Amino acid sequence: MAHKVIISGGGTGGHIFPAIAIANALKRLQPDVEILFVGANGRMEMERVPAAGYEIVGLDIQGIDRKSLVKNLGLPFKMLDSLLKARRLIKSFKADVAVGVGGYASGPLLMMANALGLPTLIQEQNSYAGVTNKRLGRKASKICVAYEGMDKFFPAQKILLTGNPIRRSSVQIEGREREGLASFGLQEGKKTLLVTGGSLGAKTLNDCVLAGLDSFVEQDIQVIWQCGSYYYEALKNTLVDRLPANVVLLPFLQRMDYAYAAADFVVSRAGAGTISELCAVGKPVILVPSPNVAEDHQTKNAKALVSKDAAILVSDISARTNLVDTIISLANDEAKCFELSEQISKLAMLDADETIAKEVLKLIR
Ligand SMILES: CC(=O)N[C@H]1[C@@H](OP(=O)(O)OP(=O)(O)OC[C@H]2O[C@@H](n3ccc(=O)[nH]c3=O)[C@H](O)[C@@H]2O)O[C@H](CO)[C@@H](O)[C@@H]1O
Repeated sequence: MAHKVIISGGGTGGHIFPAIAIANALKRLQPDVEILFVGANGRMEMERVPAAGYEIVGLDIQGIDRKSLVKNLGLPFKMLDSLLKARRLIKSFKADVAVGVGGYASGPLLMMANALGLPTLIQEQNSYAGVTNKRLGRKASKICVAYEGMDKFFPAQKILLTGNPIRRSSVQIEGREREGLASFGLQEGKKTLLVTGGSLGAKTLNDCVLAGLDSFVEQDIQVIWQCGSYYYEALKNTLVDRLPANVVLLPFLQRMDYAYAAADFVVSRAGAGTISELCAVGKPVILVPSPNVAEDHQTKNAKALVSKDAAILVSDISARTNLVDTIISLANDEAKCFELSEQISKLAMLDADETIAKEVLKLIR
C-alpha cells in the first residue's frame, strides 16, 4: 500500500519552500507516496503549494497578534477548532507520518499527530528554535536541523544535522548567467547586484536601494531589486519615469535560479532558506538580518556565517547609513568577493531534501 505523508506548516516562503523540497524528494524516492499538505487559511502556502502540484487543506489558525490583544481573544477557539480539524484530516487521510516545517499550521497538526501516536518529524530551518518547535520537539521522533549546537533546544539523540532542504531548481545556475541576465533585460559584462528581502520583501532594504540609486548608476552597477509584493505598487509609483535603466524592480522572483545566476553579489535578509541557497550557489553576500523576527533568529543565522568569514553583516539599524557604501566597496573588491564566495560554498549542504525524505520513510517502516 502507498505510504501517506502529511506535511504541515507555512506562513512564509521560508517554511513553504523547504516543505515542497521535501515533498519533491519523497516523490523522487518513492513515486507512489501520497502527500497532503496542511496550511493556514489566507497564508501564502494556500497558493504556492497547489502551484507546485500538491493538494493542501487550510486550518483557521493565526499567530499571536502582539500589537492588538483584542484580536487574540478568539485564538483559543481557533486552536481548538484547528486541533479537531487536524484530527479529522489525519484520520481520513490515514496518514503514516506527519512532518512539521514551522509556521502556524504545524503546531496543531503535529500536536494532534503526537496525541494519536503517529511518528512525527520536525524540520527546523533556523539556528534558533522557536517556542512551538521546541515544544513539538519533546515528542517528535526526529528533528532535522541546519545548524550546529541545536541540542540547546532539542533532545540531542533525536537531532540530525541535514541542512535546509532547498528546491533544486532554484540553485541550478551552472551556465545560466547569460540566460539569467537576458530574462531581466540586463547586459552582460557589467557588475550585477541582486537585492532580496526574502519571500515577503524588506522595507529597510527597499529604503536603502532607493537612496542608493544614483550611486549604483554612477558605479555602473546593475540591480535586480526584489522588493516584496507588499511594497511593490508604492515603489513603482514613486519611481515612475525615474527608475534607472540598470535597475529592475520586481515584487517577487519566480525564477530564483535566473536571479542567482545573473548576480555577481547579493544583498539579502538572513532568512534560513535564502542563506542555504546562497551557500549552494556560492555568491558573495551582505546580510542585513530582519529585527522583526522571533528571538532575533536572523542575526543568529547571519552570525553563523560571519564567524566563518562566509558573509558580511550589516545590522538593520545601521543599514541606512552603511549599506550603500558597503555594497560599493564590495563591488570594487574582487579579492573579498572571491574569499566570501569560497567560504560560503564550503557551507553548502545540497542533499538535505533527500536525507530528510529518507528519514520520513524510515519512520513509517
Ligand atoms: C520575516 C520572516 O518571518 N522571515 C522568516 C522566513 O523568511 P522568508 O520567508 O523570507 O524565507 P527564507 O529567506 O528562509 O526563504 C525565502 C524563500 O523564498 C524564495 N524566494 C524569495 C524571494 C523571491 O522573490 N522569490 C523566491 O522564490 C527563496 O528562493 C527562498 O527559498 O522564514 C525563514 C525560515 O524559517 C526565517 O529564517 C525568516 O526569519
